[in-house]
Amino acid sequence: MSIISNLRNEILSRVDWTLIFAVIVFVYIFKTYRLYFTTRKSRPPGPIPLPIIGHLHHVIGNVADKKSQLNDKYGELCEITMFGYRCVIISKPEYLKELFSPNVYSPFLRRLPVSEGFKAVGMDCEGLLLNHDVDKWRHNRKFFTKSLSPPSFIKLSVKYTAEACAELTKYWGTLKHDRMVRLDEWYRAFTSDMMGLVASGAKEDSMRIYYEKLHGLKGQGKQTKSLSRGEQYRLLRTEYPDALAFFIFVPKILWSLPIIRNQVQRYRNVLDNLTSFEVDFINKRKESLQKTDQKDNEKESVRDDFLTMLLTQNGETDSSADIIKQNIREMFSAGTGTTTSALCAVAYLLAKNPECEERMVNELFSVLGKDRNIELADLSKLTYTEMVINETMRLYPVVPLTYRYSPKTELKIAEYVFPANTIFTINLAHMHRNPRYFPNPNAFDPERFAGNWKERYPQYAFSPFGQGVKACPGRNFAMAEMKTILAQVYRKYTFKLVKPDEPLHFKFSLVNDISKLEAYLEERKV
Ligand code: HEM
Repeated sequence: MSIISNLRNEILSRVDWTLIFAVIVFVYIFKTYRLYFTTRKSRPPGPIPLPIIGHLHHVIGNVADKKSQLNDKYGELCEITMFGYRCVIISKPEYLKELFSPNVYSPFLRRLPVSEGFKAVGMDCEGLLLNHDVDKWRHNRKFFTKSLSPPSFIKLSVKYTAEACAELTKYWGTLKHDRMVRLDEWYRAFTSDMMGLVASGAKEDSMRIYYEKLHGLKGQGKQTKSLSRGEQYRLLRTEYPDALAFFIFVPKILWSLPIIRNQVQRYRNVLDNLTSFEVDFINKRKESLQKTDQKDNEKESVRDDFLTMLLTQNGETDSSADIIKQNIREMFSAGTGTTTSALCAVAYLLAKNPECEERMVNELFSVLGKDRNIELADLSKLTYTEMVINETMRLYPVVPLTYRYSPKTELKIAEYVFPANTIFTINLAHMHRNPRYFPNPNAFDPERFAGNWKERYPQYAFSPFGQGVKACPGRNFAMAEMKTILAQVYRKYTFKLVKPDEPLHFKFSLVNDISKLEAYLEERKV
């Protein structure tokens, strides 16, 4: 034993630690710059990476704003390196043909390289957003699109959305004295309840709970044990985005550190409990559907929502609960924050542009009258309302960046050839404010979307829902939902911003979340 320790001490005393440190630094710097200086004859413009941190300092903070600054400085095609990957940032529509291909066999069906975080949340081979298994993605995408597209589904979502609006305006109607509202919080609770109804019939009661919290009413301080199943599910749903962001952004190497280990366990519990809720209600719905197959007279008892659509289309009632679970989960996560932020941005811009609000409200009254609930057939008549939504999403796209990635295929754009494994960031926000396509780009002007606007702008220049085969499958549904909410809310209320001179507050994680939007609620005088 003592011989070994003597030998170890002998070796340690002879080691030149300075030399070892220098070699490590050299290897690290060599690796950082190898990607930068080798592999291609010509490269697009971009900042030179710093040793060790590469281009991290160019994207820390609001990634979307930072990438737009890079496009401003280096042009509509520029390049940085991140975590050893070549990242190209594109904001020129003409460069997007292959990346936005409509072909289901396109090589660019993935968004980002697979990571340990994606695996932990089960998104590497399930669902749509980050699924790396392209066969499974194609399968899920077909079901997702088929479930969300039929007019019967849109008709039903308009109905459920209008129902949820009735609940929202009922609460607002009781706010007699303090009429200052946090629109972001109300809309978040609203979209969560509404998604619950449309997706799976689960009544989450987010609006009721938020209302009770505001007024210090019953239900406060309850422990999880005494919460109803619906409330427990709602709580899990609210924790899910944090769990998702945690596993995606915190590198696995840190997960076993003492403080972080507890977080890992907490978020794993959230995911596990969420799964057991989802699998449970999916299986219950399957049972109801099987009964319905046997007895025709029980047909009315099965809800016609997204879950039923997923389970029944093409007569296939045997899809596994796991596949369906991820689709339902993605419908919630992709469909609530996005719509909330878009609605907040509409409220902000209309409050700042009262003449546009007046025109939109006139249209709502002329198509729908004073009290009638909106229906499917009304949606196409609300042309100015749609122009307002489009112009809002041009100025404040909820998803400012989207991504495409291929592990195998190289791509030539302009004079540059990008090898496989390049991450392509498509900067939708930057394209939307390009004065070449949208003169006076920072002004709110819904007229830009009047008439046949698609013919006036280059293909892809306006892409709030992305484009091609991976474009948002919820876009028709989201547009219908937003029109419904505006129609039901704006005929009753108008909003005045508490701090009209402040810009919108954004928190960018996976989408551009709007927070702290305070407004005074005023009843509309007709
Ligand atoms: C204002 C509302 C919404 C906006 C602005 C929006 C925007 C987007 C964008 C930009 C993408 C990426 C598209 C691309 O890469 O080309 C996307 C993908 C997606 N969205 Fe939406 N979305 C909205 C609402 C919804 C809703 C309501 C749902 C579900 C019902 C939904 C489900 C999805 C899914 C599942 C994907 C991934 C598709 C795939 O990778 O194949 N979104 N969305």
